Amino acid sequence: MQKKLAELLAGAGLEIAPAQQQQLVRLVELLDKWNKAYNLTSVRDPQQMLSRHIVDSLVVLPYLSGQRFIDVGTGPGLPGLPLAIAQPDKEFVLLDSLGKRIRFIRQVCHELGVKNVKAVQSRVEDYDDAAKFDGVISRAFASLSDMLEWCHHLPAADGKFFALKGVYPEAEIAALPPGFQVDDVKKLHVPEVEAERHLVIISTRG
Ligand SMILES: C[S@@+](CC[C@H](N)C(=O)[O-])C[C@H]1O[C@@H](n2cnc3c(N)ncnc32)[C@H](O)[C@@H]1O
Repeated sequence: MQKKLAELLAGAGLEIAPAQQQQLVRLVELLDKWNKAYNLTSVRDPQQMLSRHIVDSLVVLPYLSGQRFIDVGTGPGLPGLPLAIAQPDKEFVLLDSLGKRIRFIRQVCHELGVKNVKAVQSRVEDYDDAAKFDGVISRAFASLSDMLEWCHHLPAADGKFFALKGVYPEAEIAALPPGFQVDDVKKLHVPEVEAERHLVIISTRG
């Protein structure tokens, strides 16, 4: 599987150290192992998990800035776990309301020796942290307006929201609540994934 991952990463223009690639493969093996018991993902084929979960999470790397991130509605740690594994010097909070998904993330961090992740079981509306975040990240979580309503208290003053979306979310962008602006929309390329992928980057209006 590591050879396949290396090919996909090269196709996406991403450079990830061999030690981190090994951890990412191990993550896929654990997703596969626990998927039936924990119902973690509808993707059943580990080879497809490499493109649709691992590389799909990592293609946002060139656009993230800052040191401290929160992945809201992370499910089994997507995109937060691949991002944390690829950037061991940055801090990640991975948050989901479902306990079994958070238990899975804690188990993965224990088995893989991932030290820069804190897994939190909470509804995001009920969660706060004294230390604010440089980036609030989500994939397949909520509409942009719901994400901003539920997470507006989490970023630092110059922090940003990074929402991973499918087709260009024109209607969601048009319905953005007041006080927020779209800084950029990046079209993403994920090798072996046909579906359109976009990253919407949002900040608070000055
Ligand atoms: C469709 S899944 C996406 C999971 C993951 N981000 C991915 O891309 O595979 C949405 C996740 O958001 C979580 N979720 C939904 N509403 C939430 C809320 N208000 N607070 C925290 N988590 C929430 C659900 O439990 C679920 O795991």
